[in-house]
Amino acid sequence: MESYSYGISSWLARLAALTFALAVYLALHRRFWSPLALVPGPRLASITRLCHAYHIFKGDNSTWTRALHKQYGHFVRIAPNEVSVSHPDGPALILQASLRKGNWYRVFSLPDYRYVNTPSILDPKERAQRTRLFAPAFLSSNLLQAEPRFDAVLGQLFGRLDAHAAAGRPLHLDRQLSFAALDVAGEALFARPFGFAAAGRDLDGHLAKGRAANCYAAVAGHFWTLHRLLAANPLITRTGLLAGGHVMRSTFAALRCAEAKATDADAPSSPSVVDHWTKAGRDNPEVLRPVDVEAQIIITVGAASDTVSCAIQSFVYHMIANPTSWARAREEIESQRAQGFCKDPVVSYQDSQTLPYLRACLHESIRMFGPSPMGLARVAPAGGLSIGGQHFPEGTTLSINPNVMQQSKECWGEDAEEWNPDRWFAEDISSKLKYWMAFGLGGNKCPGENLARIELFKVAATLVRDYSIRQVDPENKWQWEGYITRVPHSWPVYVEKRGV
Ligand code: HEM
Repeated sequence: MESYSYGISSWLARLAALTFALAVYLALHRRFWSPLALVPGPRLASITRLCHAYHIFKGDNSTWTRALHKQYGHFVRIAPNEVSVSHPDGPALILQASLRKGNWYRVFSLPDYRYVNTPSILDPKERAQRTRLFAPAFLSSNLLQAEPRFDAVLGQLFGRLDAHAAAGRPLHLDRQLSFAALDVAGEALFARPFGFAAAGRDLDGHLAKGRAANCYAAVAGHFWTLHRLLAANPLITRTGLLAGGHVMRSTFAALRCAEAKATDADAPSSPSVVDHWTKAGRDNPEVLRPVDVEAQIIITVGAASDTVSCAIQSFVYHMIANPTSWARAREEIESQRAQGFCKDPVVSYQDSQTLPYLRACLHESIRMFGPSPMGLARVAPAGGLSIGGQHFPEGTTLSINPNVMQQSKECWGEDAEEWNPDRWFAEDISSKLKYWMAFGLGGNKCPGENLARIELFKVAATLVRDYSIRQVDPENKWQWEGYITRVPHSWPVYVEKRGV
C-alpha cells in the first residue's frame, strides 16, 4: 500500500515537473524565438495574455495602451500574439482593409455559442452578407419615422432634470442618460420603451448586471475555450441562471410581438427595426434564421445604451469644464431660434443639423473621451502585413485603439490632448477624419451610428438651449471603468432651467 501511494506521488511529481518545463519552454519561445520577439512592450505581456487581461479587468485598458505607445512607439506587443498599432497608416491598412476579425469577437455569441450575430462572425465576407440584410433598418430615414416616440422618452429625461432643478437637488446625470438611451433603443428596435426613463431608476438591477457582464465579456473573449465551457455553454443557458432580467424579458416579448405582427395584415405602418429584420428573415430564410435575428437583437440592445450615455456625458463634462464653448454653442442655438429653428420642446434632429459649432463640440468631446476603450483587433492575412516598414507575419493579431489614435500628436498636432472644437473647422480636417474612429472604421463600423447621432444631437442641443449645468464639486473628476464600453459615473451635477 505504501509503495502504491509512493508510486502515485512520484508520478504526480514527474507530471508537475513536466508541466513546469513546458511552461518555461513556452515562455522562452514566446519571449525570444517568436517572430514578434523584437516588437517592444512589457516583458510579461510577451509571455502571457494575463497581463493584458488584468488591465481589461481593472478597467484601464485604454489608458494602459496609450501609456505603452508613449513609451514604446508605434508598435507595442500587448500579448504573445497581439500587437497594438498607432502608426498613422494603421487605420487604413488594418481597419479599412477587409481583414478577418480577432478571435476575441467570438464572445459576442450571446446568450451562448450557438447564437451567431454580425459582431461574432470573424470572416469579413460572411459578415458583410449578413450585414446587408440588417443595415437598411438603420438608415436615418427609417429611424426618424420614430422621432416623435424618441421625443416622448427624451421628454421624460428632461422632466427629471426639471424636477431636480426645481428642487435644487443634485442629479446623477450618468444614470438618467443611460435610462433614456435604453428607452430610445427600445423605441427604435421594438416601437416600445423598456420603461427606465419613466421610472427614473434602474429596473431589475439592469445597469449593475450589465456592467458586470461587460467586464466579464471583455476578459472572457480572450479565454474562449474556458468561456465556451462555462458561461457560453447551452447547458448553462438552459438553466436560466444567466439569462433573464427586465430587459431580456421585454426584448423577447417584443420579438414575439413583432413575429405575430408579421403575420397580421392590419399591422400598422412605420415598421420598427425588428419588424424590418423579421421580414428580412422571412425573405431570406437560408441566410437568416429566427435565432439569428434574436442574436442580433440581443447584441444590439446591449450596444445601444452605455455607448450613447457615455458620449453625451463626455459632451457635458467637457463643455461645463470649458464654459466659453457652452456659451458659444448656446449663442449659435439662440441665433437659429431667432430664425425659427430649434423651437420644439426637444430640438428636432433636422434643426440640430443647423448647428455646426455644436457638431464640432460633439466630435471633439468624443475625440477626447470616446465610449470604446478596446483595441479593434484584426488578423494579418496570408503573406502577412507590412506597416511603416515593419512586417507582421500571417496570423498576428493587430489592434488599433480608438483612444490612442484620437489623441495621437502625430495625427492631430501638438494640441491633440487639449480641448479645441475649432480644430473641426481647420482646412485640413478632412485628412484627419480617418483618425477619428469612435464608431470604428471600414466594414465593421458601428451599425447604430445613425441612431446614436440622432440622440446625441437632439439631447446636446436641448441641454445647451434649456439648462445650465455645474458639478456639485467643481474640483471633482469623474470616475469610469472601461471594459467593452467606458461608463463614467460619480460626478453629480446641479441643473438650472433657463427661462426660454
Ligand atoms: C456614441 C455611441 C456609439 C459608439 C461610440 C459606438 C461604437 C462602436 C464601435 C467602436 C463598434 C465596434 C467596431 C469594430 O469592432 O470595429 C461598434 C459596434 C457595434 N455597435 Fe455601436 N456605438 C455606439 C452606439 C450604438 C448604438 C446606439 C447601437 C444600436 C442601436 C450600436 C450597435 C452596435 C452593434 C450591433 C455593433 C456590432 C457591429 C458588428 O460588428 O456587426 N452602437 N459600435
